[in-house]
Amino acid sequence: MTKVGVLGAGTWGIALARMLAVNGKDVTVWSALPEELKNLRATRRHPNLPGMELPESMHYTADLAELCVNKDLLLFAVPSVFVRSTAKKAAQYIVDGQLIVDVAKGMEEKTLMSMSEVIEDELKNVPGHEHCRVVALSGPTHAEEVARDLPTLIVAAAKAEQDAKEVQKIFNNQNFRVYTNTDRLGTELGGAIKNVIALSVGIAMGLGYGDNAKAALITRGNAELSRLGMAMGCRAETFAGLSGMGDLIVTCTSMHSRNLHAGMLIGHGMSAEDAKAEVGQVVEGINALPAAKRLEKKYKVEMPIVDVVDAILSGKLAARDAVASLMGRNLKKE
Ligand SMILES: NC(=O)c1ccc[n+]([C@@H]2O[C@H](COP(=O)([O-])OP(=O)(O)OC[C@H]3O[C@@H](n4cnc5c(N)ncnc54)[C@H](O)[C@@H]3O)[C@@H](O)[C@H]2O)c1
Ligand SMILES: O=P(O)(O)OC[C@H](O)CO
Repeated sequence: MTKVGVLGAGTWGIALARMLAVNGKDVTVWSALPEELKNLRATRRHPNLPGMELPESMHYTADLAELCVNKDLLLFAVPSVFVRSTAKKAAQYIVDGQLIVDVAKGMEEKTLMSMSEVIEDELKNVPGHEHCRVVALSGPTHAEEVARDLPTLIVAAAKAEQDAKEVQKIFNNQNFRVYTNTDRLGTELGGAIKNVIALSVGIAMGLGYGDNAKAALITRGNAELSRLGMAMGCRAETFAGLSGMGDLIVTCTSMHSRNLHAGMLIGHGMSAEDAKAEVGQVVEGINALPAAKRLEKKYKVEMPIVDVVDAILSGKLAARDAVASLMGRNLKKE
């Protein structure tokens, strides 16, 4: 039986843990928050995934050594800001060549690394780690729907195709179809930047704009993402795929989206901090914004939507003046 260790007990970690357990995997979940584990063990429910029951077969531990030992696959499902600290603590227990999957979406502000690169960076500090196998699993995938076994498509992206194929085989089931891609950076960039674009759509909705504005921001947001990704050496097709346009569509239109919700609150006049607190779950677009701005500068690409979101969140531009700022730009070819 395939043994899986899940790091992180938020909605995504738990939705995937349940799915894997229901599909015959031996699943153990670790959380940095002991109360969270106590609650999951006692209720077999997640407070933000009502209606979903966790199978009795699932195990829980607060001990990272126990989580990592003897596992075929380790799944990093903590928010992006905790990926490095969690990888740093876990690295000593991870065996060279152990298959690792990251589902956190973000780019690290300081290093501009993707989350898979952050995990590799921590592993290479441990003597004997020569064969890192880190796969990014990303796409239009709300936990609330995966928790109900609703049809979902996702991409397993790895530098080595064989690693992506291994992950594809472990996760794929009749409700969860997994594709592979060897453009790992492009796949991860899509997952990170789409969250910033979702904030812009939320802000537009909060201001009372309509579907035309939504479609415009999604489409031009994808143009910004593709421009940046191409400058970084990623493949154009990745941004037309599940982790590019696919994830943009879901996050900019779904009632489940945390980033869209946060954007709407900001559009109504709330500060980013208050919006984060009100959403009550991780809002990765706010975390990704500083890295997006630094990448834009480093690769010298134009990202006007990212600029406007940054200006609004940092208080330099009133949300109601954002449209004029975008619509008044120099006229250009599509
Ligand atoms: N929720 C989704 O539908 C979904 C889908 C795809 C990808 N993701 C990505 O998965 C990641 C996790 O998102 P989520 O929605 O599960 O978040 P969440 O807000 O539901 O979960 C937060 C979790 O972080 C963990 N945590 C808290 N403090 C920590 C610490 N100090 N160290 C380590 N872990 C700590 C806890 O287990 C907590 O439950 C994000 O990067 C998100 O973009 C989420
Ligand atoms: O839509 P959000 O902001 O909840 O993000 C969750 C996932 O990244 C959607 O694929």
